[in-house]
Amino acid sequence: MVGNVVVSGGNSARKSVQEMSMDGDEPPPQFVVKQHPFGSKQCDSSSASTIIPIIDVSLLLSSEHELLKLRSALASSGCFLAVGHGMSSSFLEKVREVAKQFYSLPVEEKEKYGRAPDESEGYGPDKIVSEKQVQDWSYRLTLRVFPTHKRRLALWPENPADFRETLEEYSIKTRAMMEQLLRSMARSLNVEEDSFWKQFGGESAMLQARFNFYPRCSRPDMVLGVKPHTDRSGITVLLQDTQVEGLQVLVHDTWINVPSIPDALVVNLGDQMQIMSNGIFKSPMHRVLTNKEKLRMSVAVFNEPDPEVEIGPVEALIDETRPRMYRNVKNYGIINYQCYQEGKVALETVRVAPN
Ligand SMILES: O=C(O)CCC(=O)C(=O)O
Ligand SMILES: [Fe+2]
Repeated sequence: MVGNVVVSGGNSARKSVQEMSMDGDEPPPQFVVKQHPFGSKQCDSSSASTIIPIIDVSLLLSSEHELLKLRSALASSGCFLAVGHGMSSSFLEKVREVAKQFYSLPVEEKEKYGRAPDESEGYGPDKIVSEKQVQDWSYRLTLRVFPTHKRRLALWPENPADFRETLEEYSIKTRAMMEQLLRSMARSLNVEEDSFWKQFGGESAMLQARFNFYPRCSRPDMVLGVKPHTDRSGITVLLQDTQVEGLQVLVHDTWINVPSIPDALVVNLGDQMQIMSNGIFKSPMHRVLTNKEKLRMSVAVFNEPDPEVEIGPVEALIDETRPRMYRNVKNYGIINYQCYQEGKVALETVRVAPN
């Protein structure tokens, strides 16, 4: 079966998250979040809109004000809500719809696309890589979309029938928005416009889509949908559920709710952009809460350079007042994932020790 293998109370009852969710079970100990080192205060929703601003992507070329807003959001919370991205409400709804239809399929049908134990692509719960790993109350369908020759089409659902073409179209549009954002981010820091875009390899960058499903959970006070982490990507673009919120970002030791605004896409900066911007832009720690009443879903798209390509801080962003903060690094994704599962901060492992 696809679900996590759970041995509860010393007997051999094995249940997946989906089964436990349907039966309303008390989550077993390996799902329970212990006292966490990150974040001690809960959010105050009234301040969320100033901390996580709405940015109109279509204005970034023409409006200095919008560009400054972008720079300031990325240098503080590392997160904003993007509008003016050119994707229609009905198209975004279609993306949500194919995701929901896939998740509603019988377990045996979804298992056809199941993630193999040593792989990262496919459907299922997260890979267990550490004994310390606290398990998440979620399933993910992870698929690499670009470069096209690295697609593993056997893992791309054929049901619903328009899943594949919808994912393809959504990825092309999201990649175009990412390019616009990377160029704007460079302009906002007064460096060459393609400084970031080029490091990702331009059109040959990797793009990965992840459909996240969070079944209902009887103990939202003790269990997370995704535990605190920073993304390994350069940029993450997230299509949220319109009905159920749950994403929180950590800003100054306080967890802030990211609101779900119709047609707005959440943009989270990832670790590789924090590295390339020499620490000017922040990759926010974030987490997902569970919900007692409702299933939640989201679709995240991540960009990354080819793992063999070395990335590092843009030279023009290094000087005496801001010395190099990170060493150059290849295959950062693996470092990030291992640290995440062990509850460590991945960026610390590539930080240059101050003189
Ligand atoms: O579901 C969400 O809102 C966020 C998911 C997330 O952080 C991730 O997939 O990296
Ligand atoms: Fe994330």
